[in-house]
Amino acid sequence: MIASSSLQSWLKCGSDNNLARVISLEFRRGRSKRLGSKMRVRNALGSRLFQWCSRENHTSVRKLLELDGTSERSKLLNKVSVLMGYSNAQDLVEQQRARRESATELISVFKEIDFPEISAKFPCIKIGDASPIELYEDSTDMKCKEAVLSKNLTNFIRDSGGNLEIAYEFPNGSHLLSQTPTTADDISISEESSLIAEHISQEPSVDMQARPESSSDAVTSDSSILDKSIRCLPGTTSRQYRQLEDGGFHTVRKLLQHFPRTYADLQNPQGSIEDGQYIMLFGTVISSRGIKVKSTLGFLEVVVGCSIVEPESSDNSSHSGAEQKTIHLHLKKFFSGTRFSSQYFLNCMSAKHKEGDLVYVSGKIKKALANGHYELKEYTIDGLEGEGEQSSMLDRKPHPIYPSKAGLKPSLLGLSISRALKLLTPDVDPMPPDVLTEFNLPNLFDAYLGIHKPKDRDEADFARRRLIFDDFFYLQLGRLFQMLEAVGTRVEKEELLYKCKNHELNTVAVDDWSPVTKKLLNALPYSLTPSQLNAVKEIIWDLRRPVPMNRLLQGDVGCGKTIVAFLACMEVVSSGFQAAFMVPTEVLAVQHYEHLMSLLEKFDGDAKPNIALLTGSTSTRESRIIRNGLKTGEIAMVIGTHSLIADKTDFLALRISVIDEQQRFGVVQRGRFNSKLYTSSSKLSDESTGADEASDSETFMAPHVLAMSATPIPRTLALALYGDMSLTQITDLPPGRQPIETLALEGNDEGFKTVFQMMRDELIDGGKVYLVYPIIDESEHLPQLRAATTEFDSIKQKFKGYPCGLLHGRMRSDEKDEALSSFRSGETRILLSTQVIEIGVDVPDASMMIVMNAERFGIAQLHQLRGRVGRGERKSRCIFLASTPSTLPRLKVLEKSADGFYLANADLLLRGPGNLLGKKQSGHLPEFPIARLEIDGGILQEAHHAALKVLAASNDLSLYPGLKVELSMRQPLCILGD
Ligand SMILES: Nc1ncnc2c1ncn2[C@@H]1O[C@H](COP(=O)(O)OP(=O)(O)OP(=O)(O)O)[C@@H](O)[C@H]1O
Repeated sequence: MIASSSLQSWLKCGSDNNLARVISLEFRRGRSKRLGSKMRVRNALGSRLFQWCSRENHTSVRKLLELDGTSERSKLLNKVSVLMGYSNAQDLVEQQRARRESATELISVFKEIDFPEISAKFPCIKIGDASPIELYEDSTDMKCKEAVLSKNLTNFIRDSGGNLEIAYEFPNGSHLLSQTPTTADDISISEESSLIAEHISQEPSVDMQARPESSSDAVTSDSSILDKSIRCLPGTTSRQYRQLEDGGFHTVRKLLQHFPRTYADLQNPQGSIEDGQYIMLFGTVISSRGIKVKSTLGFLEVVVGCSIVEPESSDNSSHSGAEQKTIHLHLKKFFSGTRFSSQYFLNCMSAKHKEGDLVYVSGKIKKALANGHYELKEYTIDGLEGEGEQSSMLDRKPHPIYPSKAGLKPSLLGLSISRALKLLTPDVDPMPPDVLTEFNLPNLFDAYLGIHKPKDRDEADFARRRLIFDDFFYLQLGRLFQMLEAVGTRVEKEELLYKCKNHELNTVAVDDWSPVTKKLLNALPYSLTPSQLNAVKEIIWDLRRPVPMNRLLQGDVGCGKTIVAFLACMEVVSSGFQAAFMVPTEVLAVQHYEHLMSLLEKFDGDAKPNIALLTGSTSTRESRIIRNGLKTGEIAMVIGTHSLIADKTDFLALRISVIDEQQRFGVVQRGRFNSKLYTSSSKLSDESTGADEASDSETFMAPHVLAMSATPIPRTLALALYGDMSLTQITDLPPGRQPIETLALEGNDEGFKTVFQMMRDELIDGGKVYLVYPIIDESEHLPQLRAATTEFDSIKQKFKGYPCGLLHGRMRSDEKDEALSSFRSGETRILLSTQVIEIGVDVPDASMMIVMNAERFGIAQLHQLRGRVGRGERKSRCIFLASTPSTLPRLKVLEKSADGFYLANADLLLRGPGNLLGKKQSGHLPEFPIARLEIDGGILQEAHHAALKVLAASNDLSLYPGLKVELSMRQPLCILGD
């Protein structure tokens, strides 16, 4: 086994091209069965291989080479072809032919070239990073130059091993580097194989780590190589192409974006190994066996020998220096079940690790009885097979460990990536150099080499930073580019970009607000907090621009977003247009409607805008009247649920749509407001206040959109999700709010006793209590969960004298309204509810909340629930009851912080963006090959700035054609599509 794997690596590392030529030649001559050719192939292959296996003492390979006769000969050719990575000799011949054809094509192209001109323009040829070779040093006349060029060209193509690089030197001194993956292996196929054998002994090995200089002189950017089919990879068999394509690796880019999972350090750490230590060691497989213990139990044991350097022991002070020794790691994996303990299965498992394989092992070790032997039951073992393995071993570079994908072995992926890297040139990067300088990033060519073949860990980190930057940059660029495309004139585009960059500068002072808006402001029983005020100023500035606003208003629970949105609606209404306020539930719609109506009570009859409520439960007759009012312009503002975006709901002049709890709506739903266009002439009245500068034109306009979110999404996540939206955050809470006292307790008998006592004290003290349950009815499948309806009677019994209400999603909407308004008015003092109250419910004097089976909810969700109390001036409490002690630590995070953004970040780190946002939202999260939103937020901000900068320099990217191509070649951007 060692013999064949070592032979394989020997074949790969050095003699690919010439061996392939010999085999190809011999295979095609096979039918003639000429003794001479058989002798020659034996000579060519034999002398080198014999030399090698004598040195290594591999008798099995020697036997292989001693085969004789025709059948053995074809066996030999097949075997060596397979060892070289081809399917068989036939496959090798086909691939050689394909290469020859493309090389011949290249030669014929060069034959058509005007030699006098080309010899003047391209005086030298450059291979790899070797110094350029002057082509015509001694030749003066043209015929002579032509002969020299074609001879040199043929030789260079053949010798370049698929990695030909030609430097064209222009008379002005600039260079153009070009690289071709073509080889001309068989250009001289008719030459005698003895000649070829000679080549074998002289062939220079391909240096995997050889890197052409990053050339700032490159005059073109050739990023197109990234989108070439992987069929241009040199030295890959058709079987390998098929495997890679089946695994989804169709292009060079796809392959290069398969990043290492980690890097193996091929220098085992110095120091003694302790029992229980987590180790990461590089070693060689000594044995691998599958052992059946009984009919339903078996195990796999792989023994790996690792050479480590132990420091000199203290009692041995006479010796200086450290001691090299080999330790044995016994990796054990157990299998239970008849199928997995069959000897066949165990043999298959053990065959995956062959004696002599170089591997990288990580895991926690346990000392075994024998000295120097350790056991690992949970471990990771990665093979270190692949091109460049030997060089990285020699120079101790970090060795990339690739995750397998679609059943493809990491070794094949690593090998193909190495081949793909050879095709790259320094001009592959379309990123403008000033962006690279400003954000301290390596060029893309260096980044790909750095991530796949790093010289050290720092280089890998630097490369990773650039690749993460790209993930975010193209996402931001795509979204901003689309946003600009939707805007008409250049002036508008520039204004929009200016806004994106300087949003804090764009506000309208209170004095300049419309009279109706100011009236509502004066009608409030409180003053706005600084960030509420700033948010309104910002939004009103937006409302006066010709470009439709697309803004996300974010704020922690209970920070007072609703009033900000109401003021924005009033500004629009007072300029003679209509406003729509859409919420996800009827309960919330009714609540908002009643709230606004109570605020407008102070308005005189004439100045009071006409407001309507439209939900699914509005009677048919009433909704017909409301729809008619919206169509004729009689109604200035409507608050409602999904009915607002129904086709049959038409507006005369809808100028703003507010979407509360926007994450609860699908994108298509949110976007449907955009189809409700308006023109300036459709204004309800002429009473213009100077707002809305765009209203002079007759063109149709989409309404402004103000989306609100009470789930504090970390800014980075918001930027990734809503890259094209302006963001306003309300960062302070209304004054007088007392911090909510939060407790996380185990929901055992003791815990319940304590909690019910606290609840009784609160009720005696005049408070109101929410009891939140994870489910409505008891479930057989989830017996540990408490249910709202099931416990209703027992709570009533326990707290006699304190009326109880029930609220859950299966109730009719009038029943829900009634339950909530009874609680609000104080008719009921205890409300048993499910999570329906999570969003928007506002009962300012509710003072206590108890959440059952709290571990069933996410942290952000619990924070939302907790926000239902503490909305007034009364001191409030929130208690989270955990079903088991093990779930308590997670809930304790909420005891420590009441900051929604902090908690959302904690949730993001704990559960990742997908879980934080829920299924519906996370479906819109773009996929990033390397970036992780939860930790790479800083780079996202930089990428956002870079995208703005690029678009400011060239709105349509005409100055950056490379970026435009790259943008279109990346995954189609899913702009929050449903
Ligand atoms: N500046 C303020 N001063 C005092 N009270 C305020 C202020 N702003 C809003 N409020 C009150 O705070 C309570 C919560 O406001 P609102 O319902 O708008 O919060 P919200 O941000 O929508 O919260 P949620 O996300 O929980 O729905 C309301 O009773 C509101 O009247």
